[in-house]
Amino acid sequence: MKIFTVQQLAEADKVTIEKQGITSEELMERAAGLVFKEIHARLNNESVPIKIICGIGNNGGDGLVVGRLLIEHGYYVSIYVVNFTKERSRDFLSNYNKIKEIGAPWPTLLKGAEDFPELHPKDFVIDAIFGIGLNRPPEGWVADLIHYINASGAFILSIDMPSGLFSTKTPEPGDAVIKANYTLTFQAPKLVYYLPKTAEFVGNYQVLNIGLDYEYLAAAPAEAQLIDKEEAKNLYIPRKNFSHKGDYGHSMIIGGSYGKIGSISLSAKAALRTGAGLVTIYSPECGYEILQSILPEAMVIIDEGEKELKNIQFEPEPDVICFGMGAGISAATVKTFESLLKKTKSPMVIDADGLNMLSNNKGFLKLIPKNSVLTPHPKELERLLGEWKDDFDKLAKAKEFTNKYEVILVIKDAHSITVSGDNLYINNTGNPGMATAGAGDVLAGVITSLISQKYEPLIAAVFATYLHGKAGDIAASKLSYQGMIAGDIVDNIGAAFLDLFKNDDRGME
Ligand SMILES: NC(=O)C1=CN([C@@H]2O[C@H](COP(=O)(O)OP(=O)(O)OC[C@H]3O[C@@H](n4cnc5c(N)ncnc54)[C@H](O)[C@@H]3O)[C@@H](O)[C@H]2O)[C@@H](O)CC1
Ligand SMILES: Nc1ncnc2c1ncn2[C@@H]1O[C@H](COP(=O)(O)OP(=O)(O)O)[C@@H](O)[C@H]1O
Ligand SMILES: [K+]
Repeated sequence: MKIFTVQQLAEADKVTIEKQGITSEELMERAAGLVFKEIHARLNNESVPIKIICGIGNNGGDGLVVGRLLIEHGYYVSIYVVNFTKERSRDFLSNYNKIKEIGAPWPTLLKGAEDFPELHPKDFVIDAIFGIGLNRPPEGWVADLIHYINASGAFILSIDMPSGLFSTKTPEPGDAVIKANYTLTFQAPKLVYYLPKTAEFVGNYQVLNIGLDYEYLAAAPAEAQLIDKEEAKNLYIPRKNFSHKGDYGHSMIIGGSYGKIGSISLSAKAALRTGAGLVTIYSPECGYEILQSILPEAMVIIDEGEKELKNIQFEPEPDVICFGMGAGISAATVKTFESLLKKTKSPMVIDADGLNMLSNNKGFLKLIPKNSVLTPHPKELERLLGEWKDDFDKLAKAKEFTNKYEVILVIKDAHSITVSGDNLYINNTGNPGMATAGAGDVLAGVITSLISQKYEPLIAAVFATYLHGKAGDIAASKLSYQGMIAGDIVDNIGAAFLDLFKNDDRGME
């Protein structure tokens, strides 16, 4: 699903009104009507007190429409207008008058802290103060009102955006931003729904398709792509009946050190479970017996170093090399990594200590084969890019980095983001159970395996991140967030593939 900028959405709004021959008021009625429908379906005529807090722009207009429809359906509704200025939007005003027309009590005007409504934990608050038109941080008593609503303990449903949340900026601590339990948003999710410092304000969310002009949206370049099952399914390459292991490539997993051999076994097992034809693990000598015993499907080559990698040498050349898990950063390992970078021509996957070595030796960056995939978690990313001001600055720096070194970055997080040049792919699978040792090693193995099966490195990164998260979701559904470990993610990669085609006649062929 495409994620658009606020400017693009405003433009889509205009185009829609023109092409569909409707008024902006009719579009508001359509959009807010869908919000009403969702609320009505959930509340099912329950007699919960509903308090709608409206601003004076179109977000407030949406709040008024929802209020009118709820009143008409017999709900117990109080409407408040945050009356911080006289400059009300046209569609706000016409819907303000319509409240009078249905004979409902006139909305209460709030002019300062003394007017704040009583709010109780059992109330259902609809936040329609600011939407995507926010142009400065809320101040004074309006900011106080937002803090007051947050502190009430009421269930908060935000329309379009939690009020006070910008679409291109992360809030500073203490800023006035509604902390929604649920957000109903129009047409497309916003980038801030997926970033670590902003997602917490959004709560759970749902996208309502308000029928904005399809042609405009299809042609508009996306700010980012959200990767869900539909998108992931399109990336899948079917396996041919008359194929053999040679068709699915040879993955080589290089890493490990004394006490950290488990990491490479996880990556290798993940590569096998993702369908690589052949997997070789290249390990320090101390890993030999362990690896041969726990993973009979993999071949093992040992380094001359007993406890760490010292002189990486192998034959024949694999299709793709994954480097770094558990490797440590001793001087000898750094040196042999440098020679590996110099002699490798095809795209690599670089994770964990491989990334730390790149950060400690910035001169190595230009040696990375083009189109390689780097998979940092937030700390590794910071070592690689330097500090960032906020999530937006982080993404800007990541884009610059991938442009400069012609590589692909997978920024691992709750919603991992694959960055390639100016393109962002936001993953929508995964869960907090994956915050467990070795989960990242598994991802590195899945990406490597897909590259060995001739997926383009960018596609491999995006698809692997989806499958990895989905495998984690399936594992969590059986074992709980707490009970799952990285090996369970590996064990459910197959189920993640099968899930792609559930409820779909096409099947895996
Ligand atoms: N774009 C779309 O697809 C649609 C948008 N609609 C609604 O329209 C909203 C956007 O409406 P608007 O552009 O009128 O903007 P909002 O209603 O989000 O805007 C805020 C209004 O308050 C002012 N303002 C902004 N920040 C302020 C601050 N910190 N303190 C005081 N005043 C501030 C602005 O000048 C503007 O007048 C959307 O979020 C959505 O709810 C829907 O009605 C219909 C479809
Ligand atoms: N809260 C979460 N929600 C979704 N995915 C998560 C969450 N926490 C971690 N993950 C995923 O788990 C993996 C953890 O990787 P990493 O931190 O490198 O672990 P390790 O170094 O132990 O292997 C990443 O792919 C990350 O996206
Ligand atoms: K809002």
